[in-house]
Amino acid sequence: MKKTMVIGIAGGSASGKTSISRQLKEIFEDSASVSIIRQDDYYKDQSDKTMEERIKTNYDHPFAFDNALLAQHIQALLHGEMIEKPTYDFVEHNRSALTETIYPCDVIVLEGLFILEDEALRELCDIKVFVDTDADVRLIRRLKRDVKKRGRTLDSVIEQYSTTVRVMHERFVEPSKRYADIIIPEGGHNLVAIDLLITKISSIIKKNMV
Ligand SMILES: Nc1ncnc2c1ncn2[C@@H]1O[C@H](COP(=O)(O)OP(=O)(O)O)[C@@H](O)[C@H]1O
Ligand SMILES: Nc1ccn([C@@H]2O[C@H](COP(=O)(O)O)[C@@H](O)[C@H]2O)c(=O)n1
Repeated sequence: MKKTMVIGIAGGSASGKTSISRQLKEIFEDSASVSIIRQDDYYKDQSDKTMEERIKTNYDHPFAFDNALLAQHIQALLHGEMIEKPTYDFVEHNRSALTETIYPCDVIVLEGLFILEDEALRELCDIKVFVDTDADVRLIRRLKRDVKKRGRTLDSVIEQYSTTVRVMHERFVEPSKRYADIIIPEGGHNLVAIDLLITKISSIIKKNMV
């Protein structure tokens, strides 16, 4: 019987998880149906909080996420059911009103800070990947991205990085590296590691298709 493969991609903020997930989706689009599920879309709803309160939330602690709903959604897809995936608005610090329908597929790329840290999510992954990018590179990338795409100021990114992002990374994200089957050093620059990952996924897809 055809089985859906789950590729878990963890790593620090701005390590390159989303960029690598997109590359994989493009590469496998011709041979398999691929869906990307981002843990960021499963940040808890904060409609009951004021903007001032939302700004103070620690978004780098596992409690900020509804991981139970995420695991339930992955299970549903594995059982051949479609899901209504939440979507997230970084500017509003809240879930958007819109959901996105995700249909059962051949490959699920499950990416986010805590995919390997959370035991239930980790156990759903057939291949566990950790994108390992140095902290200084991640901070520079995050500064550029969050100002351009997430409605942040330079000062707010630096303040958030020094108060929560760095500490939580060391406490929760970095230790989860030990669960990885494949570590991609240098993030998306490491073409050899990405090629190895692609070869491995291709061989599993081939076996699945016969
Ligand atoms: N290999 C790379 N070289 C240069 N910039 C990159 C690379 N990978 C990602 N980026 C950029 O860094 C930022 C963060 O990458 P992203 O994939 O969103 O990381 P994550 O999903 O881990 O937070 C994005 O603006 C992205 O374009
Ligand atoms: N309202 C929010 C929610 C999350 N963040 C930050 O996003 C980071 C996780 O996303 P990546 O794509 O960078 O992995 C995380 O480090 C949170 O600090 C935010 O700033 N605001």
